[in-house]
Amino acid sequence: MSLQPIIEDLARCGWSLQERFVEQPLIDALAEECRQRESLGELEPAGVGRAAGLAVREGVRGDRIRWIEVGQSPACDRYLTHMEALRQELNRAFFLGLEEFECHFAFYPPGAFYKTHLDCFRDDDSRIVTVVLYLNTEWQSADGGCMRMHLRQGPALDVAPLAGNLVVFLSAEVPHEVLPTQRDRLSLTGWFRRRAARLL
Ligand SMILES: O=C(O)CCC(=O)C(=O)O
Ligand SMILES: [Fe+2]
Repeated sequence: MSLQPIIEDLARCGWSLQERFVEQPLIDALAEECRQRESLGELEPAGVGRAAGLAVREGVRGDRIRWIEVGQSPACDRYLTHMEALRQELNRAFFLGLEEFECHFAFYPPGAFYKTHLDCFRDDDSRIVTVVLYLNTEWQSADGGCMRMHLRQGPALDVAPLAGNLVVFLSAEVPHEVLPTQRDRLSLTGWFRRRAARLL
């Protein structure tokens, strides 16, 4: 897979959509793992905010998440290898000094959404680049659940959470939301980070 189109898109407009970014067997394995962990009750209601300010607010977002860790499964390790290659390429191209990647499975049950937000916290700007991989086969427009990006230029842009679609954008630049989904909606959402500045 070539990372160059992502670099060129980010340089030009701050976001990129790649279709079939990873191989189908890997998408299938990640979707299966997400479903399995959901059915085992391993996903938890996602919070809003950070640390002491973290709160579960169903009026803002209705997904359940589980952070992934190195070594938890061959599929996750393979995806992390892809992300490591992207991290290095982003640093080479833009001198971003990205040091870490954090990533979670997200499961939106029917009716769930995530209101418009930016992926960086007021008290912590360590999230620099957002990357979302979608895991849903045969997504129809009636299924809803698009990610809507509110770009500075031009109209809002909707991305279907179709298996293999990978969206990459600058975390501080692109307000975005998840429109209400009609079906289970599975994804992996991650952030490349600079080391967090220590708060005094
Ligand atoms: O799943 C998506 O399309 C985006 C999720 C999102 O915005 C987030 O988790 O911050
Ligand atoms: Fe987000």
